[in-house]
Amino acid sequence: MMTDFNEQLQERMIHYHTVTLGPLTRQGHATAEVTIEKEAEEPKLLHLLVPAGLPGERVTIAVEDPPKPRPGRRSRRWKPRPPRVWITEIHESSPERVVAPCPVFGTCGGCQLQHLQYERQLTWKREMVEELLREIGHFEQPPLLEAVACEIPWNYRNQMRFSINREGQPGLTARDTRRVLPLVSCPIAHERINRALTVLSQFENPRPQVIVRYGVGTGQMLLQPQQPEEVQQQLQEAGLTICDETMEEKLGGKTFRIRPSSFFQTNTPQAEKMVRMVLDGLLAHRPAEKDPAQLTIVDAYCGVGTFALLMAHHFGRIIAIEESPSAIRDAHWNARDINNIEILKGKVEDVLPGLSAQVDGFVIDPPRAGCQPVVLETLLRYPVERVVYVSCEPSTLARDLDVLCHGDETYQLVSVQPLDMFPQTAHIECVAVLERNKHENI
Ligand SMILES: C[S@@+](CC[C@H](N)C(=O)[O-])C[C@H]1O[C@@H](n2cnc3c(N)ncnc32)[C@H](O)[C@@H]1O
Repeated sequence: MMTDFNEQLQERMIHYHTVTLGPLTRQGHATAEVTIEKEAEEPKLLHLLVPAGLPGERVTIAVEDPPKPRPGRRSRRWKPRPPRVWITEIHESSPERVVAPCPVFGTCGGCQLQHLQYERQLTWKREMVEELLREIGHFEQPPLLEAVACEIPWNYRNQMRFSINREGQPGLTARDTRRVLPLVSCPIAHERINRALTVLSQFENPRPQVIVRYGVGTGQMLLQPQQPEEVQQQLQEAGLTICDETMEEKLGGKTFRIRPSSFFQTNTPQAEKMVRMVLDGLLAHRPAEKDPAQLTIVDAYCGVGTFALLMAHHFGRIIAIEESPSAIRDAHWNARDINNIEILKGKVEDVLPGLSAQVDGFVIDPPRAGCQPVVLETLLRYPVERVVYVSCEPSTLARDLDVLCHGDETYQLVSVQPLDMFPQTAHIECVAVLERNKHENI
């Protein structure tokens, strides 16, 4: 049995192929096709994903045989993972290629696009959204705006989750594995977070991870788990202001308290623009006879109350809905001096169908999975003047817009605005504005 297993290990070889790379997938990897020929086996055509490659490039790739299950230990849950692929040589590079500044780019699972000119990252993201709106959303000519750039597309992340390896070193995990790549700096993390990471890397940290958050507008930093005395001291000596259980961040002129497990937008300068877009989306083209101070707006998936707080002085009443207990606690604290925000705890899909208030507009900012069908059904059953849909996953955005705008055509899609919250990565954020179709009466 042992001999068989050793034979299998030896069989897991690396094959080299010289190929011309195809288009980038939605995950930001280039594609390639190769034929694997083995003795006494039919030739096999493999469709591969090639990280850190660009369309049209002529490259040599290494393709590792995927692992096979150990004999006698085949689990029903075992699934072969796609073969690991990496570029070993670039023969003809794309004119859009730039030098990726990060030494672990291509291996690390964090960034996918550091090697692509930033301008091209933006057009690629717009193209992806357009494709998804056409294919999944069934919009023939989606009203898609140009992607809004991040002025400084580096060192923008105000929070990082670092994994800790067996030796206690912090880092990020290698793509498709749990292997930790120890790091003292990451080019998309805020400079203050990198300062903290440099300090942490001098100590043996407890597994499995450490979360570092930084308030760009306040200068406050929060680490979870809380650090021992000697680490805290070094962090302070590095010029960092460390908070205990909560920290604050500023956005749109307001201060938000945030606990470690509450969601908050990760790119503060882009979030400022996003808040403006949400407000404009609700206020623009409003029929003149309606005074915003008379309107009720629902902020669904409200987090710590980000949009709710910033909308509160424009509208008469805000109803905010959120399921996370820690975000709800923060939202209550953040709205403590504002008397026209009502915060409801629960899942949007449970709370919304039973809401008896007369609602005029919606802001929905769900997680990547998008909205549950019952949320969309409720929006169709009780159509409102305007919906602003903030999305961090354009495929689920396209799916949900298809439901809201097609079928009985309750809403019309006014605009979809890609906004680059996550430069150097394949993640795409969009703000979509929907208007109730004129023939729909409440
Ligand atoms: C993308 S975040 C948006 C938060 C907020 N709008 C902001 O900009 O800070 C999504 C939020 O929805 C919450 N959430 C996820 N699923 C939910 C559900 N089914 N019902 C209510 N809230 C949910 C999460 O806890 C998270 O706070």
